[in-house]
Amino acid sequence: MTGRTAEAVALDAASHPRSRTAPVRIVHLGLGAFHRAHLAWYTDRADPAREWGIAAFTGRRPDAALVLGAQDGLYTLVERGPDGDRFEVIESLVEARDGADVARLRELLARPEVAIVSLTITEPAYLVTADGRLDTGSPEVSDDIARVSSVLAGDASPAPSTMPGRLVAGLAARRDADVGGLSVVSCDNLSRNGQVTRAAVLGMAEEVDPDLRAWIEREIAFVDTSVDRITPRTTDDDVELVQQATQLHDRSPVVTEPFRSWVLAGEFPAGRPSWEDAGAVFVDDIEPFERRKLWLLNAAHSLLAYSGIARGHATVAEALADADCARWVEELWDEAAGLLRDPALDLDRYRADLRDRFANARIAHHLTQIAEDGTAKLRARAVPVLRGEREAGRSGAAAARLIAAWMDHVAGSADPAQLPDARRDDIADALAAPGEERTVRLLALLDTALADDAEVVALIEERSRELHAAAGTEGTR
Ligand SMILES: NC(=O)c1ccc[n+]([C@@H]2O[C@H](COP(=O)([O-])OP(=O)(O)OC[C@H]3O[C@@H](n4cnc5c(N)ncnc54)[C@H](O)[C@@H]3O)[C@@H](O)[C@H]2O)c1
Ligand SMILES: O=P(O)(O)OC[C@@H](O)[C@@H](O)[C@H](O)[C@H](O)CO
Repeated sequence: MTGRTAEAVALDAASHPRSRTAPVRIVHLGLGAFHRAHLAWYTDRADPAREWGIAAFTGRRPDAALVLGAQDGLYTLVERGPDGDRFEVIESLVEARDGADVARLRELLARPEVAIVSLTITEPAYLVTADGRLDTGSPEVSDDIARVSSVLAGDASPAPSTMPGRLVAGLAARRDADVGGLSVVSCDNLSRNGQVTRAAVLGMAEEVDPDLRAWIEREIAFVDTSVDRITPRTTDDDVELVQQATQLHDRSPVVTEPFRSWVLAGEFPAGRPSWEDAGAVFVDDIEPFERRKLWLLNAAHSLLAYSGIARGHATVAEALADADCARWVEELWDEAAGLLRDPALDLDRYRADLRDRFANARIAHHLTQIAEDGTAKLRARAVPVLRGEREAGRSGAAAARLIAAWMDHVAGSADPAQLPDARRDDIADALAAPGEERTVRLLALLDTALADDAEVVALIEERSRELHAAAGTEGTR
C-alpha cells in the first residue's frame, strides 16, 4: 500500500454515516470485485429506502471480509470512463464474513426475511462435470459430502468449503426453520448459470439427505442471469487514487466501467429489490442474451488473452490495438453472429459497443486475469460456437483458433502443474502426451465429442500453426 496523506480519514460508518442500515435480505457468496461493481451497485441504486441489505461471504480466504468488516461494509466504486473517473460510496453491503463461517450462513438463511442467495464464485467453483452433474469424483466434493453430513447431524466442524456444500448446509437450516423458499441467483459467466447451480446443489443434497433434495426442488428457485460489467482487479494505484480524490482512506475500492447490464429469468418466491429501477431486465428466455454475451464479449476476451499474451501484450486494450488480434476477434464474432438469429439482439450495435468498451485503455484489464481457468471458461465461450458451426456444415475456424490459442498458452507454461486452472493436473497430463494425442487430450478437457472428431483436431492444429506463423514463433505441437 502506498503513502496515506495526513488528512485522509478511514472510510467507515463514522466518516460516511448511512441514512439507514438495511436489514440483511440478500446473502452473497463470493465477495470479489465483480459482486461489488454489479449486484451490490444495482441493489444500492434500486433501494433508496435501504430495505435490502447484503451479507456477503468470502470464498477461499477471509481477507476481504476482514478489510470490509473494518469499513462497516462500505467501499468506493470508481466508474472509469474513457475521459474520467466518478466516485461513489456503496451502502448496500452491510455485513462481510469469512466464507468458512457456515454457522452464520445457516443462521441467516433460517430467517424468513432473507429472500435471495446470490453467487459470484468463479466458473470452476460450481464443481459440475461437462455433462452438468455435481462432480462427485472430485476430492473437494467428496470431502464436503462428509462435512455437510456432519453439519446435518449437529457437528459444526470442520465446516464445508465448497459452494454446493455451504449452500446445502445453509438450505438445510432454512428447511428446519420452516420459513419457506428463496431464490438462488448465480451471477457467474456460465451458460444457464441458474440451472448449473441447481444441478450442483441438488447433487450435493442427494448425497447427504434425499428428503432435503426434494424440499429444495420444491421450494428453491434457481434464477438464470446474464451479467455484464468489466471489472478488473483493484491495484495499489487505485487505492491511492481514491484517497487523493475523496480524502477517505478506502483499503478496498473497486474500479469498473460505466457500462452495466443484467438480464434475469426466474422466480422470486420471497421477493426481491426493484432492480429494474436501476436498469435490470427480466425476461422469460435468457438464452439469446447469455449466448450473445458469452460468445461475443467473453469469447473475444479469452481470444485476446491467449493470443495477446503470446504476442507480448498485457491488457485487453493493448491486444485489441494489434491488427492481427483485432481481425481474429472480428472473425470469431462473425461465426458467433451467424448462430445468433434473433434480430432483437442488435448485434451490429452490440459489436460496436464492445469495440469501444475493449478500447477503453483507462481500464487496465489484465490478460493474465482473463486467461485463468481456461478449461471452465472455454466450455462456455468456444465449444458451443465451434459445435454450432460444425453442425451448420461450416468449419468453425475462428472458434478453433481460440481453442488453439488456449492450447498454445498452456503448452507454453514453464510449470503446467502450477497453472491457474482448476484442471491443472489434467492439463499437465495431457501436455505430457506426444504430437496429435496432446491436442486430442487437451480438447477432451473441453468437450469429448469434439476431441473424437479427427477433422476438428486437424483444424485446431492448423490454427495453431497459423498463430505461430503470425507471431513468428515456433509451435510446440
Ligand atoms: N470481473 C468481471 O468483470 C466479471 C464480469 C462478469 C461476471 N463476472 C463473474 O464473477 C466472477 C468473479 O469475478 P471477480 O472479478 O469478482 O473475481 P474476484 O477474484 O475478485 O472474486 C472471486 C470470488 O470468488 C471466490 N472464489 C474463488 N474460487 C472459489 C471457490 N472455488 N469456491 C468458492 N468461492 C470461490 C473468491 O474467494 C472471491 O470471493 C467471475 O469468475 C465471473 O464468473 C466477473
Ligand atoms: O470474470 P471471468 O474470469 O469469468 O472472465 C474474464 C472476463 O472475460 C470477464 O470478467 C468480463 O470482463 C466480464 O464478463 C464482462 O462483463
